Amino acid sequence: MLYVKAPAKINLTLDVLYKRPDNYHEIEMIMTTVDLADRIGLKATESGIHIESADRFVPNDSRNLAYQAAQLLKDTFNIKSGVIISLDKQIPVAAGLAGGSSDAAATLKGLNQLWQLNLSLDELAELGAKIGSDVSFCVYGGTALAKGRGEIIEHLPAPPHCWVVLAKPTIGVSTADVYGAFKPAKAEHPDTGKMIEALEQGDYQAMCDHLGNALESVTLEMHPEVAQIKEQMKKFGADAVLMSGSGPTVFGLVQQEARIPRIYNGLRGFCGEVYVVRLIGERETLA
Ligand SMILES: C[C@](O)(CO)[C@H](O)COP(=O)(O)OP(=O)(O)OC[C@H]1O[C@@H](n2ccc(N)nc2=O)[C@H](O)[C@@H]1O
Ligand SMILES: Nc1ncnc2c1ncn2[C@@H]1O[C@H](COP(=O)(O)OP(=O)(O)OP(=O)(O)O)[C@@H](O)[C@H]1O
Repeated sequence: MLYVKAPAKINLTLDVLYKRPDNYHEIEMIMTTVDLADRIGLKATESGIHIESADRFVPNDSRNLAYQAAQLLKDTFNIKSGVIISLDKQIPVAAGLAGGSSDAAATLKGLNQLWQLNLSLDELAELGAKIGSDVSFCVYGGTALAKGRGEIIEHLPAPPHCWVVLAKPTIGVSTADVYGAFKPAKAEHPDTGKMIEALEQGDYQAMCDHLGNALESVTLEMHPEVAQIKEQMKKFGADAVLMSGSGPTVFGLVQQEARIPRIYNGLRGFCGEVYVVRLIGERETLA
């Protein structure tokens, strides 16, 4: 059995520029990986693709993005052998943390090794874009500016070290619904350039000051509990707070470890799933 780690991401920024003729939105966003990860087990078989997962919210058929990753490699490289993919899910599902996309990216990297395809990370990222907009970023991990519909990646320096508190209310959010309800006239645009500067200078305070997500107000309007979690996290002492991706997970950045218990305990009484993790921010190598 070959094991590959599939880390979650958070969005430090997410800007929506306009809707494209192909119905996707042109975006500009800065993502970074955190050390909350699924563990993907890959076992070679004679034929077929089988998904195993104990999580009842995770599809075990071709709707699973890890399944789609294996199918794409089989079709593209005419591979006859099969694979059993075991998904040990630690990343909450439909949370805005790219769980499914990261599983797909880890499957691409793992099968590259298992099936001896010798593809580069760039080639795997290009294939990943066919599965979903976030998969290319997840192939590299680390910290990056993503453009286009999310698949054009420019690497950035890792953010300054800090803790990240993740809080996910017990609702799932559909990314397509959130983009569908996005109103350009109402949008608040983050300053992507200032965030890049903050990362280049390793300036924690500037990173906190320039967090921003143009989809946040859309999800907040659909789910007022997300706004409440944001308020609570600020009140309990996080340095800066933002919704990740299309939500509903809210993350708080915290530099002083001593502040964590108050934030964690305060949110636990209020919100289903709370995690305390670190930013990874450094790029992955091949599996
Ligand atoms: C919200 C984010 O997670 C931020 O990282 C991504 O932008 C979404 O990435 P994803 O889940 O991999 O998205 P996909 O599976 O490619 O697309 C799901 C749906 O979201 C909408 N979508 C997605 C990406 C994009 N740039 N514009 C869009 O309008 C489309 O309706 C699409 O059908
Ligand atoms: N490997 C997978 N893990 C979790 N969900 C998956 C997987 N493959 C497909 N899905 C489906 O995708 C939906 C979205 O789940 P996912 O956890 O990827 O969302 P997300 O974190 O919001 O992703 P993103 O941030 O990329 O939009 C789920 O409701 C589930 O039906």
